[in-house]
Amino acid sequence: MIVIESVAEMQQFARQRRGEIALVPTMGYLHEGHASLMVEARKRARTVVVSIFVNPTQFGVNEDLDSYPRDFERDRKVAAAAGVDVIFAPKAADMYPAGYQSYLNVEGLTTELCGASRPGHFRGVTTVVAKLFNIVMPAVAIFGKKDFQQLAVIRRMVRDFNFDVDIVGMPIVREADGLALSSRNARLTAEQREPALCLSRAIAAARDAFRAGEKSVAVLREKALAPIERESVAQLDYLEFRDQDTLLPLQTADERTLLALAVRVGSVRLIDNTVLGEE
Ligand SMILES: Nc1ncnc2c1ncn2[C@@H]1O[C@H](COP(=O)(O)OP(=O)(O)OP(=O)(O)O)[C@@H](O)[C@H]1O
Ligand SMILES: CC(C)(CO)[C@@H](O)C(=O)[O-]
Ligand code: BAL
Repeated sequence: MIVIESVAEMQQFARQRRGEIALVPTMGYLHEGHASLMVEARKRARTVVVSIFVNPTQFGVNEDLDSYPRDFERDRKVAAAAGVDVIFAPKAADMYPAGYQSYLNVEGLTTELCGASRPGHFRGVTTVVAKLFNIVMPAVAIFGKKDFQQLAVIRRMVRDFNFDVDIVGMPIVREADGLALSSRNARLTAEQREPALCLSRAIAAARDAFRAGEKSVAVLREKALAPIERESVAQLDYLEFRDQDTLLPLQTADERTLLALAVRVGSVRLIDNTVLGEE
């Protein structure tokens, strides 16, 4: 496995391997969720590139850019164990040099859910992912469904801008007790770890009610909110039942309905989601 920091060097490498690269974009502090994406990438292409870049343009001014967890040496071991060929770890000054002025924005899909709570977030995500596609030139790029809206936005961007990249979405990897793996889990205190289960409990409550025949979104929402309201340390950002393609609100749920939620546990904002009829 090699580590490339320079954008120019990455592009030069990519030119030689064009058509045979699978890219896994990440912000580092790698865990089993990321590893599952790398394992899938390994199956799909001869060369696996993992990018590690805590992208400043997707963080709002009061967000956790500075406190975002980082540990390059640990990341290097996780990536090597997953059979990665190249870690691309650019510096912010190389990605956004002085005078930088260009941004890519998907409209519509980005105004709701996480986009409403984090204005400008998806503009930063699509900008950096478009740059990564141009630098790494992947034939396929692998993303996790934990960031369901991000995956929908990237699929839209690829269609609308005719990027020649196959987008693959992979299932959410969870801890044994249900907590979705996330780099930000590392910022939970010991006392916040148990209350953080309120997200997966909300999902379980909604799924149980749906399986028992409940279709009213108003009723399902009440059921899902209960585990969150029980935790004094948890503050709801949003909990929504949406059409999984358009992300538009629904009044009646079916098998394809997306339940997406974001909850602040102390100062740590966590997200989770499920499609009611899946698994
Ligand atoms: N538990 C998980 N299961 C599957 N994929 C995941 C999981 N967590 C993250 N990913 C995916 O890994 C990729 C990189 O995500 P990122 O580096 O932001 O990690 P993260 O753990 O989601 O961090 P954050 O704390 O920012 O939510 C994204 O495509 C994301 O959806
Ligand atoms: C896709 C991504 C790597 C872009 O910075 C980031 O949003 C993430 O880690 O999900
Ligand atoms: N996983 C999405 C990256 C972010 O929260 O900024």
